[in-house]
Amino acid sequence: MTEQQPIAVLGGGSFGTAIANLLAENGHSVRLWMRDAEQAESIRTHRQNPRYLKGVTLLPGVCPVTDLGQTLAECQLIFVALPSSALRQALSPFADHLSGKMLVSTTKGIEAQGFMLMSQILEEIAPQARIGVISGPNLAREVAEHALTATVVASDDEALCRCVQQALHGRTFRVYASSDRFGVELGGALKNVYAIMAGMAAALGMGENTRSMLITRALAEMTRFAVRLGANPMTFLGLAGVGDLIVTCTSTKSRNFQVGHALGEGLSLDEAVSRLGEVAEGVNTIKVLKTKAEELQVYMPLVAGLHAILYEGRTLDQVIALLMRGEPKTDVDFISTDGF
Ligand SMILES: NC(=O)C1=CN([C@@H]2O[C@H](COP(=O)(O)OP(=O)(O)OC[C@H]3O[C@@H](n4cnc5c(N)ncnc54)[C@H](OP(=O)(O)O)[C@@H]3O)[C@@H](O)[C@H]2O)C=CC1
Ligand SMILES: O=C(CO)COP(=O)(O)O
Repeated sequence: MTEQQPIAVLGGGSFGTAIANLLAENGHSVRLWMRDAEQAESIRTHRQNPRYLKGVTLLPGVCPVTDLGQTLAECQLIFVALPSSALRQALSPFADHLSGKMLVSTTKGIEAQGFMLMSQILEEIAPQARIGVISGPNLAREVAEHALTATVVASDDEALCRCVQQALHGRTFRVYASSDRFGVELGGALKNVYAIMAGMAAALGMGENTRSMLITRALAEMTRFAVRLGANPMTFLGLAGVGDLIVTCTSTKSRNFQVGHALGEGLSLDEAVSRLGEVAEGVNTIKVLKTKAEELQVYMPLVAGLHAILYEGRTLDQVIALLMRGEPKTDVDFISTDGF
């Protein structure tokens, strides 16, 4: 990739916009692709994306565009910041444009059919592309407002990792590299589920002990699941594991936490999702995860509990009673033990 070549960011939501601005700050020319021509025109004129990142001024280097084919043709490095429900459908028609390109998913979701992570879908659509992911404790608004932040770029393509580090690494944003693409990507998707639970607990006025128990046992549970699928357990002690879990389970800026909070206030799932008006990936991930955990026979009581509340008509009180009644377990031997 040459210095002058533009970089593409696909998705004009909160994270795509935040990443585009970071790249522009580092002197890159950025094509921020979005599907909505009116939104693109408004951003071009007002240099703001009020629907998703109110109050953040976009740098002149960020150019909102709506022609996906042309954007993909122009750029070698392409960040994909689309919801998991949209990624395949948006990119499949452009498979021919992707050969040899560096495709970096920022999306934290899982496709139900085949339990596919987004980088695996990208690989399927574009077998000749170079694939990576970024994930970590990266709340879009904080990234955009220059809170000191770190992320992980993961790929077995070391040159891609270096390229992403050079493009994104800056005054307020550090980029670490990892070769555990699967673990890094899975961590980002799994933690959303536990953030919903943390939001519910907060709405119900549960204390800090409860939150800490939830986060710690969630880490055990997600690590157990990921290791069963081949991830490196150490990844879950890093930014893309416990790092992202902590921020998403403790911040009211997290959309997944907000959905959980709304549920805890008594809203239905539909009401909570529509009140949010943005993507909360955990709502779908919980279904996919429950099915996969059963298939693999990995014991995930927190996942089963949340699923029972959201989709099986159980009350929170019933689920809490069940979880707390479980027989005592070992604390730190979390990978091999099977308990809450
Ligand atoms: N926000 C965050 O803090 C972070 C988010 N992520 C991940 O990034 C991904 C994107 O999230 P985020 O930017 O926050 O989401 P938002 O809800 O803020 O925005 C979603 C964006 O995707 C667009 N979109 C939705 N459906 C389609 C489609 N079918 N075709 C094209 N564009 C579409 C929306 O366009 P429109 O406005 O036209 O509907 C909008 O621009 C998620 O997987 C999320 O987990 C990762 C790290 C941090
Ligand atoms: O992934 C995120 C922070 O790292 C954002 O989480 P939410 O999608 O819950 O806002």
